[in-house]
Amino acid sequence: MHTQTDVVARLCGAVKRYGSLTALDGVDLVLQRGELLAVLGPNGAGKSTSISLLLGLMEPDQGRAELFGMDPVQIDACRRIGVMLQSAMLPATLQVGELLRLVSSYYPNPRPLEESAALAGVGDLLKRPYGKLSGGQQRRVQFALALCGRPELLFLDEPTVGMDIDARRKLWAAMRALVAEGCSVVLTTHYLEEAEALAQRVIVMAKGRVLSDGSVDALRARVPLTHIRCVTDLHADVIANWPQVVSAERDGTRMRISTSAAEHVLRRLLDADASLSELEVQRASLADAFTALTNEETVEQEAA
Ligand SMILES: Nc1ncnc2c1ncn2[C@@H]1O[C@H](COP(=O)(O)OP(=O)(O)OP(=O)(O)O)[C@@H](O)[C@H]1O
Repeated sequence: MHTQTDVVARLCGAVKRYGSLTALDGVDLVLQRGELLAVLGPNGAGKSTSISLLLGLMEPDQGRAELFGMDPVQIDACRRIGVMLQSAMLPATLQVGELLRLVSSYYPNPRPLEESAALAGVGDLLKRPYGKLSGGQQRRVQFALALCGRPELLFLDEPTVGMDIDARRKLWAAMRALVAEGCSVVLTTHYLEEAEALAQRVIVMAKGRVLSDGSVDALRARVPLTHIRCVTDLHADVIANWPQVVSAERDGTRMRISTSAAEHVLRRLLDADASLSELEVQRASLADAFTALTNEETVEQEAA
């Protein structure tokens, strides 16, 4: 069981309204030390609003937000966090090295500049004015600024948007290195593979509520399906009527089967068609679970 001191950030029953719109409708969230938490959800789910409350950028209408057991606006809390939001207003004429020195000076125990630059992959950009960098390079600089103060807690709001595959992989490696040092991370992302690759825990939000909170495996297990693809002469309608087959559809030359009993269906397939080929078996992805969960919510709301 985690003790109170292991909790680095917390939302308790947080409600936030914008006029008649309820952006957060009683959100509870707890982040433990050294944990990477991915916050997922469709557009407008309330992810950025949750982060804004934790950063003290606004106050909840009801409930409370805490950082290290303190009000998030307290300077002692601010000095222990690093932040990378979706948009950053940074002075375009300052060089990257100057920006890093400036932001590092706000923190009591910053990293050496070269170390921050190396972690974020901006070592070759230090003399370049920020405003002259590409979008992906600017995102990397923003990441360097978020981590340069050796924060205990990092907020990364869709950090890899606009990054190429190589830059994204490097940022993943840097996040893993920071977590290995004991840093906690709150990561919002629309890239489910990013959450799958990095997160110990995943929160799924929709319409201002938390729908699910647990490990990636626990979320995936909410959809106990396996997908089978193969080339076969069997008819989709026939397979669709087998027990425990959820769906069977032809996709060009291939058959796509979803089932809750993969071994059973596989045996039957191989028995029924000796010439079956190009077999692929894949368990439900995080994307399947995410879609199922957010669809359930829509169906429940429509029924209400
Ligand atoms: N300043 C604001 N004024 C009015 N409504 C707002 C404001 N900020 C957010 N909202 C609304 O609150 C809801 C939650 O928005 P929020 O930005 O937290 O969602 P999100 O999950 O971060 O979405 P996205 O994935 O698109 O970034 C949305 O319906 C949004 O339109």
